[in-house]
Amino acid sequence: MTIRVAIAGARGKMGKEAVHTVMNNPEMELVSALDYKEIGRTLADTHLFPANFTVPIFTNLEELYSETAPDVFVDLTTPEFVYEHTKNALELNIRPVIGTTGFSDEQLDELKVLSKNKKIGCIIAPNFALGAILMMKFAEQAANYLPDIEIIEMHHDQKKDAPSGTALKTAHLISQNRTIHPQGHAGEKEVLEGARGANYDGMRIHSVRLPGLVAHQQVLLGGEGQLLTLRHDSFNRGSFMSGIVLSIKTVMEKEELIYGLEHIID
Ligand SMILES: NC(=O)C1=CN([C@@H]2O[C@H](COP(=O)(O)OP(=O)(O)OC[C@H]3O[C@@H](n4cnc5c(N)ncnc54)[C@H](OP(=O)(O)O)[C@@H]3O)[C@@H](O)[C@H]2O)C=CC1
Ligand SMILES: O=C(O)C1=N[C@H](C(=O)O)C[C@H](O)C1
Repeated sequence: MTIRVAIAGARGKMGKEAVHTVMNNPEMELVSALDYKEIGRTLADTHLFPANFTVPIFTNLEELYSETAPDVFVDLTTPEFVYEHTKNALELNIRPVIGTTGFSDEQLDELKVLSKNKKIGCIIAPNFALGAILMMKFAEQAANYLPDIEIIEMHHDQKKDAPSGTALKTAHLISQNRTIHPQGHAGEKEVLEGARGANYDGMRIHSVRLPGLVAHQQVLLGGEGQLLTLRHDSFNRGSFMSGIVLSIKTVMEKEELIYGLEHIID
């Protein structure tokens, strides 16, 4: 069976790459795109894609659904819109595959309930790159032995959310086994606000934004006289595409929300 896919955010850095990935996959058909601006009737009209990319663009998800009936809705947009998109897709019985970051814990909990009640699969993946998933899993394991941890995430300067979804997910995974405790000197004082980074159960998260970067993260785990550094680099957005393909195929078989690709890779 061919999987019918719709993409939101097709004009963006990730979206453009995902459009080509789905178009080139023989097991999938890109049936529509969702935008919030009137940018043309089809992807070809935007001049960002070849003339034969006659995939229709909609600005309304219900209309997109009634005219193109996608099985899967891929979202690569922005933190402002992604919760609404995911909720609306589930309500229309379209399976969401979400790469957009910036969900609150409350939003994730609500979507988990909705997905379960509707028995509609949903995958929310803060990072689609296999190497990044491994970095997070190794960090979770290493934290059992070295629980003093600082995360440094480094991204391009067009990124809207901080800290990154990957850094938050890493901290969340680690926190499941790490006893909450403050790090650094008990009497430390920030001379410049923010110098010690964000505080997640005592772990510190530092967000670097610079032109030239794509997506990079280091997890530093300190112990007496030693430091373990786990690092992952995405040098281009092709690094995320195999995770998107895996998620589109896997979400077809699920009936609940899965948060993180670590739950679906063997
Ligand atoms: N999970 C993962 O592995 C990865 C996740 N990401 C995440 O994916 C998201 C997109 O990243 P990236 O491609 O770099 O960002 P871009 O800003 O390049 O792309 C986002 C696109 O979405 C469009 N857009 C905004 N709002 C809507 C909407 N309501 N409906 C449809 N389209 C909309 C934007 O249009 P306009 O600019 O005109 O507003 C833009 O073209 C981010 O949240 C990022 O963190 C990124 C890389 C990997
Ligand atoms: O905005 C990005 O670029 C990325 N966002 C995701 C995140 O917030 O972790 C995934 C990856 O790091 C790239």
